[in-house]
Amino acid sequence: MRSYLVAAIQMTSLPKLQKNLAEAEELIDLAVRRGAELVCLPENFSFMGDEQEKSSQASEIAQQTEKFLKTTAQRFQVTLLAGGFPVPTENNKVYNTALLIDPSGNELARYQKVHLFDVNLPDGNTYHESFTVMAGQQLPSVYQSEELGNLGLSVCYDVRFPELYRHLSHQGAQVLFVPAAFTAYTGKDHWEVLLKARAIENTCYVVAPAQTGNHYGRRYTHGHAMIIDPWGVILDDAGDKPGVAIAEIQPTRLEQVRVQMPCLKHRVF
Ligand SMILES: O=C(O)CNC(=O)[C@H](CS)NC(=O)CCC(=O)C(=O)O
Repeated sequence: MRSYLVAAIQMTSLPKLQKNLAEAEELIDLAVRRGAELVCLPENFSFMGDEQEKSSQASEIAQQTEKFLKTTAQRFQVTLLAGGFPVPTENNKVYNTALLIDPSGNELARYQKVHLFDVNLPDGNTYHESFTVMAGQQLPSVYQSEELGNLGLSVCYDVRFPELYRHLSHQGAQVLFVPAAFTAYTGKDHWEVLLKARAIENTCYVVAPAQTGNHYGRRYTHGHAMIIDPWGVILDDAGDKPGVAIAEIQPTRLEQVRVQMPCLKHRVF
């Protein structure tokens, strides 16, 4: 592992596939111009619409999104982490899928979100992800990159389940991805705290691309795509507008924190 710049992209994705892909490409371009070698896209980056609409267009979304990721990674010669997008299953549902793609367009890792967001919020919004999404059955994997370090995958609501990240850090993760579309209502109180906790307790970098603003109807997301270091310090925060958070991943900093705070070595359970 060496030092490099990572980017966490922030978007206001809409129920419009081609428009979102064009927007993602512009932001990837911006991140690469600023020197990022690993660029991370948020959950639902290619399509953000109600669950029924997403489900009915899932084949098209999956096909176009995977093609976009491969060609864009090659074109910009960059590693891409794509937050969740729907990939159809046999039984008319989808997996909320995250993908890691190398600069040659090859798939390095794939993860199907295991925790589904079935929650009624006090603001009147109801979420029933499991109506259209199948829960993944496997814990996410850690992709071991010689250059970029050990990269652990997760998606959004997973961030509330610390055991998943314990699993990742136990498998050697050094960088944890949390691509998200956090609701505005929960995000204002929980987003930053949860991300910092995952960074601190696992002494890992956390890279959290995000959705922001109004997507359709009453659907608002929190924004604040961010990158957090293994001590829990926010290195960059994209605020509440579309854009990019960028920071340096430094192996020496990771080592230093793990020496100063050796909690991974003190695990009992
Ligand atoms: O909102 C959308 O349209 C898109 N969001 C998603 O697809 C997913 C599943 S519904 N959102 C979350 O997991 C939010 C979690 C969250 O906000 C929390 O844990 O508080």
